[in-house]
Amino acid sequence: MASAKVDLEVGTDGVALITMCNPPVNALAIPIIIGLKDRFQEAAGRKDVKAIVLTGKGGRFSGGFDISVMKKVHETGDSSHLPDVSVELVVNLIEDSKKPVVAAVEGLALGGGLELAMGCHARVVAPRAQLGLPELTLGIIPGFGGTQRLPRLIGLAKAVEMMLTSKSITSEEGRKLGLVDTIVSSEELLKVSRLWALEIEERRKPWIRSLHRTDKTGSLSEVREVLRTAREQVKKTAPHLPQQQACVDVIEHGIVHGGYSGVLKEAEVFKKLVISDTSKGLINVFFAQRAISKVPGVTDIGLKPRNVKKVAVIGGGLMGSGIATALILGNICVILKEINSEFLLKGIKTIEANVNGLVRRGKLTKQKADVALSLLKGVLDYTEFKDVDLVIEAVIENVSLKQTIFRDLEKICSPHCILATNTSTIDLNVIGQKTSAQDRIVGAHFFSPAHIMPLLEIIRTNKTSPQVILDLITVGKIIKKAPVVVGNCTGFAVNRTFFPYSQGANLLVNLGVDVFKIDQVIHNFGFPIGPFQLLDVAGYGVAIDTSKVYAGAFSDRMFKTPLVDLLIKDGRNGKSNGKGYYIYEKGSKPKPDRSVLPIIEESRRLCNIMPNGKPISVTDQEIVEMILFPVVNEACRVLEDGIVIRASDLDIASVLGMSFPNYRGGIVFWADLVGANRIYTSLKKWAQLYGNFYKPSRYLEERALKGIPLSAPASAAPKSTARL
Ligand SMILES: C[C@H](O)CC(=O)SCCNC(=O)CCNC(=O)[C@H](O)C(C)(C)COP(=O)(O)OP(=O)(O)OC[C@H]1O[C@@H](n2cnc3c(N)ncnc32)[C@H](O)[C@@H]1OP(=O)(O)O
Repeated sequence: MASAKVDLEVGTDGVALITMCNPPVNALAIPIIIGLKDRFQEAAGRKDVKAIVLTGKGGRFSGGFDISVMKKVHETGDSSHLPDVSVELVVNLIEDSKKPVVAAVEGLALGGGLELAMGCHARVVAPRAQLGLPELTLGIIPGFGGTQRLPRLIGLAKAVEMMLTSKSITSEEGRKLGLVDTIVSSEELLKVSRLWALEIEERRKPWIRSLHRTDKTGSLSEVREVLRTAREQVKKTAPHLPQQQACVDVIEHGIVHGGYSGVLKEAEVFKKLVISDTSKGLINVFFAQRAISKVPGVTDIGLKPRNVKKVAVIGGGLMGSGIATALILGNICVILKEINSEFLLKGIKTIEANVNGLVRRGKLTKQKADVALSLLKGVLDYTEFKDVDLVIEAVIENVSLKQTIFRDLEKICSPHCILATNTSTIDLNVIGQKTSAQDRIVGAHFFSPAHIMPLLEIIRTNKTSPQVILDLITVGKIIKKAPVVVGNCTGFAVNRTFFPYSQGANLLVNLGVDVFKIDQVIHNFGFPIGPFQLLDVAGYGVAIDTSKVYAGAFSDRMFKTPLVDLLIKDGRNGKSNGKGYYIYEKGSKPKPDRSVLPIIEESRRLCNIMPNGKPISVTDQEIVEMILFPVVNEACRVLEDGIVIRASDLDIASVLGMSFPNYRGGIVFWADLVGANRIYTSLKKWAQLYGNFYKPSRYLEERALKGIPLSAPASAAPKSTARL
């Protein structure tokens, strides 16, 4: 931030070049905004300036308003940190300037960056720049006039689509749509922009103030039709996101009452949205996602990632084939090993189906799919393993099998080869017990389906070398995963934190709450599906295996239920045989299967935990809390044990690994919004009523009683919890 500044340089041609400089993306931080106001005022007042060119240093115009200012507003509750840009700078000093202003855009112009450019009288752009208004992903709407100028420049329908989807367009698309006046090479960008500005000044090129344009928005009835469709779509696709409807309303206001009135309305709505919980949550996710790449002792000690060109995957089952798919899609050669040709063929077929599925859904071109599949080779022995850079073992969860594999790998692979396991539960020290290569052993825990789910949990032991962790982080990024580095324990960070999720749901069912109601309420909270449908989809076998592991490790806080056993006894395996809590038929949505109710009754009879044998009565909010507060409680233990580096790592892991709604900011962030004390008090009450499953952890208790946020770093905590 010390280097954040705005330069002004006047050439002999009479053009003032105003350059924003705030690496790496020229975010519009407060010093930049103040600097822009000063420089534009200076340029307006100087007699030797005839025209102005606005640009960004270092090949990037601007990544938009500085998001950390909004974070500061969230932390302090003081919205006076937000500067007036849309009127004072964009309208008064740029658009209404008596001297023409041209934006010279290279690299990217996003959010407030593009909005500054749209306030200029023309946009000269280098090839392949990224142009967009992604504000809605942050829970806000464009706030520097973007809701008003984009429709006037490119037409209403496309502008609405760009804003609601937050998708950016390229220079080339921008040129076709009218957002970009001309595309020139990077080398010529400033020269052409200067000439363009002078030509406007000489009236040889049009002097266009986009806020005053009316030629692209269509008739009022067309406008109403586009906005009606947009509203309907938003209601369906984003019912939880207030910024979506607000964006459409503000666009409409400007078209009905005029652009300037629209700018004022936009500023008013922006200020309200910026302090919404949705914006707080989404902005937390934005920074949390970037923080995961910073691993003390790994990414800050000058190590360079090694090149991982060839990877062996052992096991072609669901996980192994998904991992192999992700790797070949990232242009990495993969050797897939199976124990016999039947299994190998099945694995290869699954990978082909994964890749072809992406082509069918328009997510991958046929050409790229062919290239990816050409990088795959199936094998039945270890001959090809001699020169692989990384092995990922993805066989069944059997300790002695894994130990044997790792012992063999140590003998066969090069001494530099990284030895990773995709285990979701087994202690890595145990897996590596029969090798002396423990510094190369690391967990690479993918989430199913591995080629789609974005999270990669990287598990390190005390012995894993920083170089190995760095290399795996790098591979994760290459294959477009979000790598979160965590410590070694049962279930690691994500599965451990969420093991009480299905248990809480099961406890509620056995207390008499309707299973489908629970799923609906959790879905309404923002999860894509509820815990029982998730169980159907994941398969009951997984549930049985993992609950055995958790029962061993966390016996003090396990809720045991006969429900899954009873379902299996009834011939139900969940989605895999079309029959679980729901009925699964090809081509139609899963339907609640009410014939499951007698099985649930049987489970309630065997469990016998309903007070006085009667179902408890709970509100929707209590359902959410009785399922998610125990998850928060376990998250507290994960934090106390130092399994994650920082609380926000659990936020991002919960969003990307467990589909916790991103607009709620992640599990710990959400818990702090609810309040540690409220969670603690509720858990304490339920522990008295329903047992140890709800017993508050020490970390939660201490923080609740001392009023310290759960996400606060250890240094802010009492001594006994300061172990992060
Ligand atoms: C009033 C206005 O309408 C409101 C706004 O403008 S809100 C902002 C709208 N703009 C955005 O949403 C863009 C956000 N940024 C991005 O999408 C991406 O950072 C990018 C496409 C610009 C660059 O991506 P990439 O090259 O992969 O770099 P990335 O790691 O994401 O960012 C580099 C650094 O810049 C920071 N950064 C990026 N955009 C920023 C922004 N708008 N504000 C503050 N910091 C920003 C990141 O936090 C990161 O910081 P770090 O190195 O300390 O972790």
